[in-house]
Amino acid sequence: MKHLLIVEDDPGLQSQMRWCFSEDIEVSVVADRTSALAILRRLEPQVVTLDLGLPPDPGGATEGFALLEDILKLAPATKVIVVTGREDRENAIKAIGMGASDFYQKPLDADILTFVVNRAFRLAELEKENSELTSGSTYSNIKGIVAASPEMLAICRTIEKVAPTDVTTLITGETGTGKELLARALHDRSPRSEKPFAAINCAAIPENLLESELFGFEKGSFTGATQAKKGKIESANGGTLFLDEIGDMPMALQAKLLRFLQERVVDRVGSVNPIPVDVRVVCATHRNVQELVDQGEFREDLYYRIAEITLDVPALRERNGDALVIARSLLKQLGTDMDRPNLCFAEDAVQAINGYHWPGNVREMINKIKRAIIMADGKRVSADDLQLEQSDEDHANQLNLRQVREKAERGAIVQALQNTGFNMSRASRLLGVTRPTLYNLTDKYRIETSTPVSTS
Ligand SMILES: Nc1ncnc2c1ncn2[C@@H]1O[C@H](COP(=O)(O)OP(=O)(O)OP(=O)(O)O)[C@@H](O)[C@H]1O
Repeated sequence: MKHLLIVEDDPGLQSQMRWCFSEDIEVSVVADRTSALAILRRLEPQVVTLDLGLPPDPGGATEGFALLEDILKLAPATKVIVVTGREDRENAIKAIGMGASDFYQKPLDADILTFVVNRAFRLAELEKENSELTSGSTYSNIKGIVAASPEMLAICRTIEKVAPTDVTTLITGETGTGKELLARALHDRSPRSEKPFAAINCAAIPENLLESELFGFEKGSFTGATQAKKGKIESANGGTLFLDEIGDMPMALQAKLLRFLQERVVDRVGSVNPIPVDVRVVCATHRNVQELVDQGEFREDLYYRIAEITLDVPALRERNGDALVIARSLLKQLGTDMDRPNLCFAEDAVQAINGYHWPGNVREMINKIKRAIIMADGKRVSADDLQLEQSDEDHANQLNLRQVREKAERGAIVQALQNTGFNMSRASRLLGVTRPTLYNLTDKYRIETSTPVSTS
């Protein structure tokens, strides 16, 4: 929610200013420094309009400057617009020098004021997004992988450790979770990075062609084989071979692949001369290979060969915090590619992204965001532009989110009460809420508000 704090001691101007803003901006109005700082702590407004001439120095600017300094110390990201008299350019310039983001000169002009305030909100929003995107916590150390969740950051750390080795790695996870991206990261961070990365999708090639695609063939080995051809394995020599959808590899070929993994030689179709090949093998699948083994559809010995290390990539909905940071990064990247830079998500879009089930994971997100970039009016992408159908499961997730929030809120209140010796005024100040709000919350969570009596 956008929150604007108006600091103005003239009651007439106070009410005129209050009515300038549309409903999507929550407005608080105060007339002095103490109340302004209380609101700043409690509601953390992104934008403040500050009349420099405040009591006890309404004719000068000392109190205004002091408050400007306090605000920027307490919440440096706040955009402060100083409001000065017509003849007061000097103070306006001084305020900008101190860190105010803009100034506005009286008399009041509703159009100009709303323009200046909206511009400040936009700036605050962009700065927030930028700092989220560039802060270390939202990026893994691996190029191209955006992650904030502990689950995904742990996977990235494993990738960094495993990459320089030659162990055969199996990456499992739902479609679109980034398995191929991780396989490439294993290659890029290995001593083989200058050599080829050859990928083949075992599910996309008909069974009778897969063998020659993988192992190559000799001239005349079948009708149409007018000249010899290297297979994918050979073409990856020195580098990395990525076998995508390994769970779909036909049984007959599994035996041949196993032989390659054991002997490190390939037998081209129609040839009797094995060719030595040096590749590092990375496999991926969206299927549960252990189950395939149990059902007799996948060779157990091959499973152990390909899964020297297994990485289970969680679905996007299971990664705490990833959906929004990836969405923002995609919006920035795709928006630039599609000639619509500087778009941002409206509040309802953020909620929709966090609450959605993402059955197609990041791949689905890319499509949804591309669509939204085309559909968005103005600078903001709304929930409607994204068109995310909320399923029952999504509603259940939102319920869980509420539970998590309530648990955290309850914990913070109990802690504040304990830290202040159950003093409601001090606890409410510490928590940045009013005393009545704290009473409401302690009622809601049935929290004891008096010191527990010692029974010892
Ligand atoms: N964490 C991430 N950060 C940024 N982009 C990502 C991330 N994860 C996936 N992507 C992007 O999402 C798309 C799908 O990823 P990828 O192809 O690696 O998934 P996959 O699990 O191999 O999917 P499939 O099983 O369907 O082959 C790619 O364009 C990839 O760049």
